[in-house]
Amino acid sequence: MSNLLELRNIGKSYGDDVILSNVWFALNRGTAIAIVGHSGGGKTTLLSIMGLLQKPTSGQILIDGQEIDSFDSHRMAKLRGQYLSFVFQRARLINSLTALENVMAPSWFIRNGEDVEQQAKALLEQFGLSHRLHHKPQELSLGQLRRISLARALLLKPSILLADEPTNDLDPALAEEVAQCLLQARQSGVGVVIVTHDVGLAAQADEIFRLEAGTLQPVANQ
Ligand SMILES: Nc1ncnc2c1ncn2[C@@H]1O[C@H](COP(=O)(O)OP(=O)(O)OP(=O)(O)O)[C@@H](O)[C@H]1O
Repeated sequence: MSNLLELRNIGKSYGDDVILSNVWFALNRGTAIAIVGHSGGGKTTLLSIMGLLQKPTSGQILIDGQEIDSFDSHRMAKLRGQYLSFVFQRARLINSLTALENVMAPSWFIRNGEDVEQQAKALLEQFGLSHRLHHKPQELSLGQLRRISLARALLLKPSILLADEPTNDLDPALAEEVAQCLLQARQSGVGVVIVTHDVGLAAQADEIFRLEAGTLQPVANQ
């Protein structure tokens, strides 16, 4: 079986500024990989390349064995919708919608005919938010917003979940709650990539890599 996501010798430069070079990476089903590294080292850039939001300067990206070099923007968008989901640092929820509506919104159109509402409720319950279904974003805590954004991403049933600093700005107890929700996704075969400064979260991943001088180096997980 092919890897869910594979990067082969990826390079990325902005003008003369080399951000990534010789990056090799493979993500399998049901595993979580953490990427750590100093601020400004290129972690978000790497995540956006994995998420097909940005093109590398050189190298190849394979999604489920499909090399995407020759894909036009339409095919790329289709592939992104089919395989990928994102959790950003800022939850980016719609203020006029409730928690439940926010979780359902992107899936409503894509997962036509399925019982999206029941599944959204089940996810929110799993994440300890069944008492907040009808609250608006401004009535919710940062940790709750982060979990709602995670539920929204998972309702799309991605094969690959990309999370950028999912526990940033959360106190340790909330960070742990979000980490548990995120890592649970492995049980249904999702491959998870987490960019983080949170040592506790990284330690719970199956593998850890450090992005240093533009390349990924494996880190021994204690
Ligand atoms: N569109 C862009 N044009 C030019 N330079 C950019 C662009 N996007 C990012 N950079 C530069 O690339 C480098 C890596 O940025 P990136 O956001 O990927 O780092 P990071 O490791 O995620 O940092 P942090 O941990 O602080 O979020 C930085 O020096 C940044 O200024």
